[in-house]
Amino acid sequence: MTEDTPRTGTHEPGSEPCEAEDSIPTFPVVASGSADLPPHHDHCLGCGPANPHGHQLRVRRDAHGVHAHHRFDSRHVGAPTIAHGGAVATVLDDLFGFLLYTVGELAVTRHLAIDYLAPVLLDTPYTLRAHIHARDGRKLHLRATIENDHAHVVTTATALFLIVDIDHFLTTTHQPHHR
Ligand SMILES: CCCCCCCC/C=C\CCCCCCCC(=O)SCCNC(=O)CCNC(=O)[C@H](O)C(C)(C)COP(=O)(O)OP(=O)(O)OC[C@H]1O[C@@H](n2cnc3c(N)ncnc32)[C@H](O)[C@@H]1OP(=O)(O)O
Repeated sequence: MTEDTPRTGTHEPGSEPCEAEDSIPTFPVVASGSADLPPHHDHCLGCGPANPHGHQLRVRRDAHGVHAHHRFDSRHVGAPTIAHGGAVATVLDDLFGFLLYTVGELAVTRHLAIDYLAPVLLDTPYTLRAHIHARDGRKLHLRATIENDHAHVVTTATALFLIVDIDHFLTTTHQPHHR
């Protein structure tokens, strides 16, 4: 296993990872209440522990979906003292990606919408939560919130993830979609 190999080996017994390709993990279902979920891969911008520019998000599964505690820092500054909206979107997109451990299938973001209700401050603790609102075939409708320490929701997000097969990550010539 190289440094680039996804770390999918920290699941509970009975949910061993299954890697269809050397660097592309599948998403075995990890039980509710289990330990930290494994990062998508070591250099993932959202959660990769080996990405010095990343958020190194650590996510746990819970009864409703997944959650994480996170502080944005000076690397993520937008307006002074406030996290850049794109950085917030990155973290929420990645958090949604952890719901795949509750689905057990590969999926990618088709649509992401964010309501920035109040500034997300740097060096301030927040709790991020995400859950599956509905599943319609290969469409996963997802919802998330960011709360401050006073349980005030400062950000909400919705996303549509589309379940894909492994070929999605092996194809180098994706065609753009026009709606
Ligand atoms: C060597 C590399 C190794 C990598 C290893 C990775 C392993 C890890 C694996 C997993 C990662 C998890 C990590 C999480 C990280 C965060 C998540 C991301 O950053 S993901 C990246 C950003 N996203 C994309 O790059 C997708 C780009 N888009 C596409 O490739 C396609 O558009 C795709 C596959 C998503 C869908 O394409 P279609 O052709 O299959 O489907 P269509 O026709 O566009 O839509 C399907 C259905 O959805 C509806 N739909 C589309 N947009 C909608 C909308 N906005 N609202 C409601 N419905 C919508 C449509 O009406 C359609 O519905 P009807 O099937 O007809 O019922």
